[in-house]
Amino acid sequence: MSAVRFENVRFSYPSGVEALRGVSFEVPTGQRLAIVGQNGAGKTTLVRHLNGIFQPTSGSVYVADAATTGRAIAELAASVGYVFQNPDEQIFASTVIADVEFGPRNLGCSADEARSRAMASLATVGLAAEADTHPLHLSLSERKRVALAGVLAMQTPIVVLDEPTTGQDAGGVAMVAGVVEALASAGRTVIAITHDMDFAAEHFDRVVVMAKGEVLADGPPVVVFGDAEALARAAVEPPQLFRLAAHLGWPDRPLTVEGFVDAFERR
Ligand SMILES: Nc1ncnc2c1ncn2[C@@H]1O[C@H](COP(=O)(O)OP(=O)(O)OP(=O)(O)O)[C@@H](O)[C@H]1O
Repeated sequence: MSAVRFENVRFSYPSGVEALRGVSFEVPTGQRLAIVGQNGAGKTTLVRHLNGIFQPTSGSVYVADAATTGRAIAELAASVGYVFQNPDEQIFASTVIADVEFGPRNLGCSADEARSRAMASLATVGLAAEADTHPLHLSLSERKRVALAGVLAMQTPIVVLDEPTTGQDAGGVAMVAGVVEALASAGRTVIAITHDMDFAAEHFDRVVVMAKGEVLADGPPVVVFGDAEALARAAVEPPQLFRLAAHLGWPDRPLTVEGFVDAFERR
């Protein structure tokens, strides 16, 4: 079963900007997919079709094999958890715990169940001690974690993360990576937009490269990051270790520190 399917999706904003120009691909259940590309490539516009914020101008979007057209945003919310790039578009409550509980309560969980899911999610993102804090008293990177916890608490089969590592320190990036791995281990589908190619290479099964509303490359990280022509067209740089190996003239193209060390030791 596919978690998500885009079929020749086109989308124009009322201003006339054509942000998507015929996007087609399918995401199998349980896959970790990274979508990369320059600012303005259409990544956010594309994923906003998954929770019904946008409907395609033409083409179709399917979530769990059912078209999103005509489905209520509330119904899609049970399938797709969406963590916005800017947490301030998402957070609205006056305490962290109330914000994180809102999603599960809205999905029909009891107060006890919502509280326990919310506390577990806050522990996952390292904010259990801030449950009673006003979100505006937290830093931007902490508010991003609150928004992530709110979506994790909903336990949706599909999780969409829009630039989850932006603004996070090394510990924050490791936490987000751990969340991606844990979701995948639990059989959930993860779709992340990212500008961090090291993060994409290390933690995702597949990379889709977008530019000007189109998909230019699509495949496993080692294949996509080796497609120099598509990356140049999309103005995307491969991960650092990949570039270093290429500069050294190695035949290997390692994506992780461990892969780099293996390649070094084989020489
Ligand atoms: N609300 C809007 N009204 C009009 N045009 C918009 C709107 N939002 C985005 N666009 C335009 O649609 C195109 C795609 O933008 P989008 O935000 O989807 O790209 P992106 O790849 O997610 O970029 P970023 O990495 O900056 O988030 C761009 O040309 C952008 O200027």
